[in-house]
Amino acid sequence: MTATVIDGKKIAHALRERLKQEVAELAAHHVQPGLAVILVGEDPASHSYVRGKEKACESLGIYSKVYRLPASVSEAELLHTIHELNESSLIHGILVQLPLPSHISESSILLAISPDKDVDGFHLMNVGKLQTGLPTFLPCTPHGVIQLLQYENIPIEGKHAVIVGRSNIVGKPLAALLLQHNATVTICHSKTVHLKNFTKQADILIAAVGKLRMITADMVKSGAAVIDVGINRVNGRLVGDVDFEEVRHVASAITPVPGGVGPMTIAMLLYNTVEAAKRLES
Ligand SMILES: NC(=O)C1=CN([C@@H]2O[C@H](COP(=O)(O)OP(=O)(O)OC[C@H]3O[C@@H](n4cnc5c(N)ncnc54)[C@H](OP(=O)(O)O)[C@@H]3O)[C@@H](O)[C@H]2O)C=CC1
Ligand SMILES: Nc1nc(=O)c2c([nH]1)NC[C@@H]1CN(c3ccc(C(=O)N[C@@H](CCC(=O)O)C(=O)O)cc3)C=[N+]21
Ligand SMILES: [Mg+2]
Repeated sequence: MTATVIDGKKIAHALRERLKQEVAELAAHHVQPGLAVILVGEDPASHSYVRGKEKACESLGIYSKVYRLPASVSEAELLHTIHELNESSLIHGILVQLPLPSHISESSILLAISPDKDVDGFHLMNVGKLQTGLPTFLPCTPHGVIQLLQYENIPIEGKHAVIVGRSNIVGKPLAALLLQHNATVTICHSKTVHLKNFTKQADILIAAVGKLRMITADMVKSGAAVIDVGINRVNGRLVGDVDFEEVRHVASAITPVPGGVGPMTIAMLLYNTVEAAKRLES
């Protein structure tokens, strides 16, 4: 078997074209969606992601403003910036790039963002809504994964989805979304004993760990759909968590890195920003 390679870049582009029309319709009503991104510290990968987000906003006609703050910024200063953005009429979405330096409490920062502007879906109120099945901003990467599966007509209902990774930004919210779509969900993590026993059972296997080639062909059931969220840098090149060249001969569908989940994450951020503007301006 040779897997279909899922073209996340193409699917993200199609979503962005739809959003572009929505932004134009909002402009006719004198509304321009606005996104604020707060980036603390000098991590080159974070700076590169944030540039991607800025460029994406620009191409759609979304206003964006990036706050680049030094790693030494105090929690109080960061909270002050967030409070100003909560009040700003130009800004509908606020994203604080994670991780934050260790002297800043991530949960205090995320709690300070107005839930109505929380386009990452990380505020506790929105996390609770997601778990409860109430409408809310869906976290971008998990939502992007669901969109990829749906676009490729990969069934979710009744299927066994196995997620490797249990972070608050990917693994856990993705489990909640897959459950909402009636998958049977298993979550694995670093203390899982004999990981392969679990991954081998997956109809849909999602890797969200951050470890190069940790999913090998022997861990994948023949015909599974394999979604690679991982981003690893090797000599300046990006590679995922899945051994792509091996696993593509076992899976029925597979996402590449780059060009898989990453572009979808950005598309869903734009989607949430447009949604926020529609809700706040209506
Ligand atoms: N494409 C995209 O849009 C995005 C990509 N990413 C990428 O996805 C990856 C995961 O990100 P994130 O969730 O933030 O990462 P975290 O580091 O927060 O979480 C990693 C998870 O992997 C688990 N883990 C670590 N080692 C193993 C192992 N040997 N076996 C099984 N599980 C293991 C950890 O377990 P434990 O909980 O026990 O420590 C943890 O739950 C990273 O490469 C990141 O760069 C992230 C966000 C968006
Ligand atoms: N508050 C917060 N929200 C996030 O959504 C968030 C975050 N913090 N911290 C870091 C992770 C990581 N992340 C990515 C987004 C896009 C790509 C992406 O566009 N990747 C491209 C390649 C981009 C490149 O070439 O650098 C691809 O996979 O094709 C990757 C990773 C969002 N994250
Ligand atoms: Mg990708």
